[in-house]
Amino acid sequence: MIYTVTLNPALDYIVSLDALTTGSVNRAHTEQKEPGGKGINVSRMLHNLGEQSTALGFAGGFSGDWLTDRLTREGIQTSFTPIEDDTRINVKVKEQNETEINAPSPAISEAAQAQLQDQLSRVTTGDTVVFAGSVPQTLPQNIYETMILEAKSKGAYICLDASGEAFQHGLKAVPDMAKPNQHELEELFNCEIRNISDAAHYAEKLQTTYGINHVLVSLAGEGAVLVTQDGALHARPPAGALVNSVGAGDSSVAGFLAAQLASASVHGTLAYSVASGSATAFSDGFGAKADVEKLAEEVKITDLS
Ligand SMILES: Nc1ncnc2c1ncn2[C@@H]1O[C@H](COP(=O)(O)OP(=O)(O)OP(=O)(O)O)[C@@H](O)[C@H]1O
Ligand SMILES: O=P(O)(O)OC[C@@]1(O)O[C@H](CO)[C@@H](O)[C@@H]1O
Repeated sequence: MIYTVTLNPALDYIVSLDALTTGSVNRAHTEQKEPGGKGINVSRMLHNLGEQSTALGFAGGFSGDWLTDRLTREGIQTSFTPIEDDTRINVKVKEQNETEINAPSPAISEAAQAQLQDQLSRVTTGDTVVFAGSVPQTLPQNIYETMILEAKSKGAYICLDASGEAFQHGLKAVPDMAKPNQHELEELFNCEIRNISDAAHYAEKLQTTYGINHVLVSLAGEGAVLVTQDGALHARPPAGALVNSVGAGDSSVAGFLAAQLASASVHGTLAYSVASGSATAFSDGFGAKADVEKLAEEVKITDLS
């Protein structure tokens, strides 16, 4: 089973406008509510790709109930730990640019934390656990490290997609796969990434510093770099019109895992991952499997080693 862990889920509230003017009343053309949070997005894209997963994390209040109900109706299995406060609402404003306002997290009690920890102690060999997104302020910032060590000790394959302090702590537990985006990698090494070769250099640094098997660095319109012990590859994405970037990175994680489950080669896994990110970037919502398969044929892979 694939488990996705979203410690800080969200109801994503997406509005579109012609232009956003600060300091005045803006009227949206459209509004949309979507289940959000990085692990939940991985589950939604896995579902599109025909893979079953169970979404874990904390959910509470009217927004938590809405989120759980929506996911269940979509056919996604959930086993959220209940909390008292409302799940946060994140606002995504789409105009010429995309502006995101991510809300702070609700409080998580020690009892709720222990309940999730207990779920993780029951994973087993052959399972995959994806830890993705921010860590609520009321939880210890090294919680990913603790949770990854627990799930790893049971033999699960671990994937980590986080940022800042939470990412740094999680890396210490040596996940099997890490998926920073360009900004997260720059933040980790306090560096500037100006091109593909810089991205490969710092991805290699991440791979060797922590001993992580697969480092996938997503680079938005520039595709992604994958570094393993065997070297570095760059995948150039297919051309297309950007419709939505929310969840594109999470879709590339889902594509990576789905390809690995299908025992694809390293090249095939990278192509499928980038195609999954691009299919979502080119769609209103998450990319469809048929689009991913078509786009994967257009991804251009270059060996950087
Ligand atoms: N403009 C684009 N054209 C083609 N593909 C894109 C574009 N933007 C994103 N993608 C695809 O999506 C993948 C992930 O993009 P990105 O690096 O923006 O992820 P991210 O920052 O983790 O996103 P998020 O946190 O919103 O999920 C890229 O590797 C690429 O495959
Ligand atoms: O605040 P975090 O946890 O870092 O990110 C949360 C979030 O921006 O990530 C997803 C896109 O990747 C959205 O669905 C969600 O709102």
